[in-house]
Amino acid sequence: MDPPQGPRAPLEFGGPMGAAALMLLLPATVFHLLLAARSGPARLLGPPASLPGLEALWSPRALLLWLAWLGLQAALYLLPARKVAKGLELKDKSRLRYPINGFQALVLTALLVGLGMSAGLPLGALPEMLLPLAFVATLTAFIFSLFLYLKAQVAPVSALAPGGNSGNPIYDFFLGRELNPRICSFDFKYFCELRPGLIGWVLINLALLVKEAELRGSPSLAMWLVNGFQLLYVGDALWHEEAVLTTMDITHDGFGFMLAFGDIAWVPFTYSLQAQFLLHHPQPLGLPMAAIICLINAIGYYIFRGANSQKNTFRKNPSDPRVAGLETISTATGRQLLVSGWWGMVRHPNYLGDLIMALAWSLPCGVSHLLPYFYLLYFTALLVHREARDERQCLQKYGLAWQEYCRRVPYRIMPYIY
Ligand SMILES: NC(=O)C1=CN([C@@H]2O[C@H](COP(=O)(O)OP(=O)(O)OC[C@H]3O[C@@H](n4cnc5c(N)ncnc54)[C@H](OP(=O)(O)O)[C@@H]3O)[C@@H](O)[C@H]2O)C=CC1
Ligand SMILES: CC(C)=CCC[C@@H](C)[C@H]1CC=C2C3=C(CC[C@@]21C)[C@@]1(C)CC[C@H](O)C(C)(C)[C@@H]1CC3
Repeated sequence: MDPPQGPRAPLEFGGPMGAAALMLLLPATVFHLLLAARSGPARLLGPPASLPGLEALWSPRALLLWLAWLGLQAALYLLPARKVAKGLELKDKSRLRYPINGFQALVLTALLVGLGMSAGLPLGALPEMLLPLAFVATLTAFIFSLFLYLKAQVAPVSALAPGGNSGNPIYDFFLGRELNPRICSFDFKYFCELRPGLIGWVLINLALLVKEAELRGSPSLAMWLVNGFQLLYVGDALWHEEAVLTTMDITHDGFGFMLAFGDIAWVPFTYSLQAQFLLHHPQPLGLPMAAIICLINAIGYYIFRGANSQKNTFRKNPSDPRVAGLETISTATGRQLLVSGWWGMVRHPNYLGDLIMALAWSLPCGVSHLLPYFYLLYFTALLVHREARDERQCLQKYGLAWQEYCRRVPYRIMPYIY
């Protein structure tokens, strides 16, 4: 049985009131974190030392820089791709085509930045512009979401997402009405999910590293680790770009404020929090501790990549020799569920690996402050909520087979704990 859709779909995130609250709370959190990271006490909880005036938020230079960044990433997206992948089948039985050139965009961006720096581009000045840049990114997210909302008014019903079409404008604006909004072959959601925000995140990290070198002679070991770990994560996402086509965001969620703001403002400005913190609050880190942190990151990455690759390989071709020997449960849809390997350990092994990496990203910042652990706390909440959403959808999709899977693999994310 198909789950209820459109106005009958159950409301998520606390309905319109929850959506309205989140649209205020999420941008406020970005600014709070940016201010807290540069303040002396660096408190996660409690008011910031001082509130910035409009002159600290609004800068035409930041606007120009931001638009140039979006333009550059859009141009790189449009370059010829080594491969064009097909997405999952849509309601109208069609399959959209997506360019696989995200890693190429990362490398070309790195080359351009490297060239720019050797020609005198002051990358170390970027950290000073984070506040106005976050402000224009937030404004862009609101304006862009309005455009997406209006665009959905003229989209065919088959192009709408299962949620996000409740009829309540605030809720629908937040969740997103259209599943895959496009102009010609330019797919806005796919572009935003992996390019300006994710690549922007590692560029901000690099700028913080450069600034630290300018201030203190050389970057600290802690700053190197945070930059290295997060570059690995972003590089991995772009290298395995095709895998994003089967995530919930692409296949299920509409494109509205939540994802637009998340992709272009939340990710670059809050995911770089550890590096921001380290610039203003240098932390000593010895080699033995650094080695232990590297090991934790490596374990997390091994689980994250192993689990995601195993599922992607299996979904693409269940008879692939790498997954053909795994135990499965058959479902009424004709699809199978893995019940051994990574997916026999817990029901979301990829989340477990991601959370272990999140811990490794905060540890270089020491244990004197809670602020650099914000990502770990937020991410735990996000994944627990996401896991519950996914379980609901899987129960609707697979019914008894899903219940059997839950019986055989009782833990959700953490073996013997959760
Ligand atoms: N850094 C960040 O901010 C974020 C990172 N992530 C990461 O993104 C990645 C993707 O996450 P997400 O899209 O949430 O979910 P998953 O990649 O875990 O996909 C869930 C889907 O996998 C399929 N599935 C579930 N169990 C099985 C099984 N036993 N065998 C085969 N297929 C199964 C089901 O879809 P179907 O059966 O239809 O194939 C289910 O809907 C994760 O690694 C996550 O950690 C996610 C959110 C934010
Ligand atoms: C609080 C808030 C604004 C929520 C929006 C959530 C988004 C920030 C995240 C939803 C799913 C995401 C994914 C990634 C980044 C964060 C968002 C956009 C991701 C691109 C990170 C890199 C991974 O390897 C990934 C490709 C698997 C991942 C996909 C999901």
